[in-house]
Amino acid sequence: MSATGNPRNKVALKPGHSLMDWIRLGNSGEDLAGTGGAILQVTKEQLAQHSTEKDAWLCIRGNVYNITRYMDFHPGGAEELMKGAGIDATNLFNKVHPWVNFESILKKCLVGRLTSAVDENIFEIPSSSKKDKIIREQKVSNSLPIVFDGPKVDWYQQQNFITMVVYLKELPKKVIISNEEPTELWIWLNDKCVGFSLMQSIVWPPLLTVTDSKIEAKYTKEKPDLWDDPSYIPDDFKEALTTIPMIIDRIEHVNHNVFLIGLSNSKRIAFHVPIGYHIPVKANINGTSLERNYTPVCGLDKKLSSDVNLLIKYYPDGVFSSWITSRKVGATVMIGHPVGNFSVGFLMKATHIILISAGTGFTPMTRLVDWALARRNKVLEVKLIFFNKAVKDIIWKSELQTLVSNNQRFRVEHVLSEPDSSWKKTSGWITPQLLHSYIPEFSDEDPLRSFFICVCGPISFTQLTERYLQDMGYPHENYFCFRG
Ligand code: HEM
Repeated sequence: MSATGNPRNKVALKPGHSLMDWIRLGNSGEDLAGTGGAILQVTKEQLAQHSTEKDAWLCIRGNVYNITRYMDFHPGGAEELMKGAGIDATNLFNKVHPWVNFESILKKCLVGRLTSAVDENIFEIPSSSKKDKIIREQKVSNSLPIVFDGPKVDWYQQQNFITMVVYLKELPKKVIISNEEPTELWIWLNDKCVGFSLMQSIVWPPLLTVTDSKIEAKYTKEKPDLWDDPSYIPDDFKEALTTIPMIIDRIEHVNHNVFLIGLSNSKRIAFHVPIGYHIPVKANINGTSLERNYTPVCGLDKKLSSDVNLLIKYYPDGVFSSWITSRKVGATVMIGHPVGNFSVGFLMKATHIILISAGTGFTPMTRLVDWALARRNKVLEVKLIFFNKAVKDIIWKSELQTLVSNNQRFRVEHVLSEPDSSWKKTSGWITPQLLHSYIPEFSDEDPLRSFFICVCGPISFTQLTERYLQDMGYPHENYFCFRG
């Protein structure tokens, strides 16, 4: 039903007013909030002054948005949206479509916070008319333990699902969720932890999404039902998980000496590996504890099925690589928490992303390519310069080719140091001349092009490349070298 009791009905949007067009407008640089970038404290009186179609603000869950430009993009039509203009429209919004991700859609329209931000709105229980949709939304942050002070936690449920949301200010370094006891849910966020007791069991694993503004974990309920509020487990600080057991569920050759090893969670533990982070894989080999870091990859043109996918090079005299590549499907390996100091935040302004890798230094680039190509309106070109010895050493050569064929914004330049006579493309080692042929000298005067460069390979390769980039004028803010 609409807010007025009419059957919910989407209106036909004018041409050029699709969600994609809205996202494009959001990325155009236009000041949609109309505040010149400032985040304001807004009183109820000020909010009420913006209640016309030509100048409309609206408040949802304490956030005030300028919805003037969104008016013609609203799938429910301007008339419906205007019902929330100038007021705290949380209840209205929750009655119609509490599942709509307003924070993301209206990100660029944020005017600020309502000064009397009445959190009771978050406790509001939407009308029961939508029994098969979301039935209630309840904020539980008031009862959060000190160990978890800071982030707000909300939850909402439908008959079949329950979703828990932790609101963030930046991308977290560590997110682990565990459900080893059927009705207990533990969330670790960086070094803090909180536990919840659930009314009944959930199906594992959750659908986990992590962005810089929130962690959202959607669980399917084992039995469809409406639950009482999950209650927070007081004071009971759960021992931090230092190692996570994983089962090898895939092991296959990618080329003559690189293996793809798929690991899946053996327990009810879900975690997130930030892009550019690696995970320590642990082993006890002949009584000696060893650990090696590997960067999880994503498939380039198709999704890989395991929870964590590693590309591991086998070295005949490498104790660890021989051990891991000779494991069998079904074997357990222990991994540690993701580690790293990279952040996709470094690349937010980049229109041109250049990835320079050598050998298995290719691994972090897989997720970077995936991330960058998804930023359709922002990233104009992604170029991988991939150094190897010979053709047989190139990891996923045909997959890379497929991605190039399917994506005009993606390019790959292969450079071989020991090619055979049939190789007609670039050969050699990294040199300033070679870099110049792929990347321009640094300039911050071109408003249309901003380059960011990521480098990963053996230490000598990375050091040399960094020196050449510095010689080309690239400041630290415009490149990142993965090390170790
Ligand atoms: C507070 C006043 C609002 C009212 C009364 C309202 C009303 C409606 C109605 C009646 C629909 C109908 C169509 C349907 O889903 O079948 C709709 C759809 C929609 N509205 Fe709103 N809306 C409001 C605010 C907003 C805001 C602030 C946003 C954006 C952040 C938004 C985003 C959407 C989206 C994305 C849909 C399509 C939903 C879907 O397909 O499930 N609405 N709205």
